Amino acid sequence: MGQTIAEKILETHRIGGDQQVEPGSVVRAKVDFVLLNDANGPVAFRHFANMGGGKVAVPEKIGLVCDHFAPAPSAAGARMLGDMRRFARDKGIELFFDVGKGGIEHTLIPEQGYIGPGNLVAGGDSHTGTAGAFNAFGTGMSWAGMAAIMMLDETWFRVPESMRFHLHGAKAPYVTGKDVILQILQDIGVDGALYRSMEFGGPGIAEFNIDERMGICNMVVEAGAKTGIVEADDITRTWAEQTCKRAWSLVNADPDAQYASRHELDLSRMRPMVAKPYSPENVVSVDQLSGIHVDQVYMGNCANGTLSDLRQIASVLKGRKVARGTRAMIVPATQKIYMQAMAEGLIEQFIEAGAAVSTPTCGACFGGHNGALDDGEVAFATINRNFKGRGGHAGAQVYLGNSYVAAATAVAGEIIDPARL
Ligand SMILES: CC(C)[C@H](C(=O)O)[C@@H](O)C(=O)O
Ligand code: SF4
Repeated sequence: MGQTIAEKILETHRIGGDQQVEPGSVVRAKVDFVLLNDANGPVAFRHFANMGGGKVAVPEKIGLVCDHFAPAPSAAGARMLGDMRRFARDKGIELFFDVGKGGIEHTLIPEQGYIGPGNLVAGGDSHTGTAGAFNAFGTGMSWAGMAAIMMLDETWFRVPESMRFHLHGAKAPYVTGKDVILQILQDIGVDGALYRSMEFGGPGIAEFNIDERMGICNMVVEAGAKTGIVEADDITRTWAEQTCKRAWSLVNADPDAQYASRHELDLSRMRPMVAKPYSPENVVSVDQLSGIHVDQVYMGNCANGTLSDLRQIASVLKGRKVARGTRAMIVPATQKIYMQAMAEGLIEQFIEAGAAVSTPTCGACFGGHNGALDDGEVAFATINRNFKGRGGHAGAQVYLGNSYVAAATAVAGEIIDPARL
């Protein structure tokens, strides 16, 4: 019987067994990459010690990224970064990215060539599914589970059912990958893909570059998905040939693969979408919002701090100013992207427009630092969650949307369709 992308990737990584991998079966597997950050790493390290400690099985597979409390916003945050440094040093982990030496993990690790098509990636972070943009199976796991992988160099998966999202049509102006996943969240809700693999394919995929595919896969977990994977095409192949430092192989579903459900998205009929407080499923078209003053616009996170996002922001901000009464934060996802943006004159343009440009960090995305919100404030952000309290004070509200709408909102001081600026 035909297999989906997720089934194929789990089968190629399975340990033992000779039956074809099917949804619902449990397989032992070796992963290609183990990803931890300074929020989940310190807890995973304690689990590792409680399991007996000692050497990690395969140091080369482990990536440790300082991105949540980086740069350290407090003594407590400094301790977590210190835990990362000590574990990297003690266990001989070379792929350790400290403050100023990397960026946000889900953009950084693929950018550095350590995640590629056909890979199986386990991360302590819930947004590890972003790896699906690169035709990889990435998933967030428990932090004890991460410790066990570091100890044993294996883990287990219950093979998820797959859902197929067929994209077609030419994308309308100001529509991005973010709008695809927000449209799907409006359609299926935050529990619409529980423990499933969301597989994205069809001719419409070619409308999105690798950066924008990250925006799609970054939020599959907001629908409850185990993972999300974009089918491989020439864009995937070119990216992998130019970027990957480790083994990769393009993986696509069989024509007779079985899906729990199939969904169609006509990109030509789509509009920029916005998730209203307090849920990523509370989605409307940007046209349905007017007169909502915004105190802070936050542009950047692990999937929307890419060079494509910064160019989208610049295309709207060019020659304009951030509105009085509104603040704008722009956070390139990695140092490499920051440098590229500088070379293109985008950073200077952002500062001239009145935006604060930050060193790469998770920062205010999880309400930690670098732009947390006060009681009663309203924010528009290109992040992925807007639960109560997400951005800082529990009395603040966060709207989610794409980089074009964010930049237009910064200029207008209220949520607005970029076409109406
Ligand atoms: C802090 C961390 C546990 C969390 C996650 O894993 O999702 C964070 O990255 C987030 O985006 O909320
Ligand atoms: S940028 Fe935001 S969503 Fe991404 S890993 Fe950091 S806190 Fe989580």
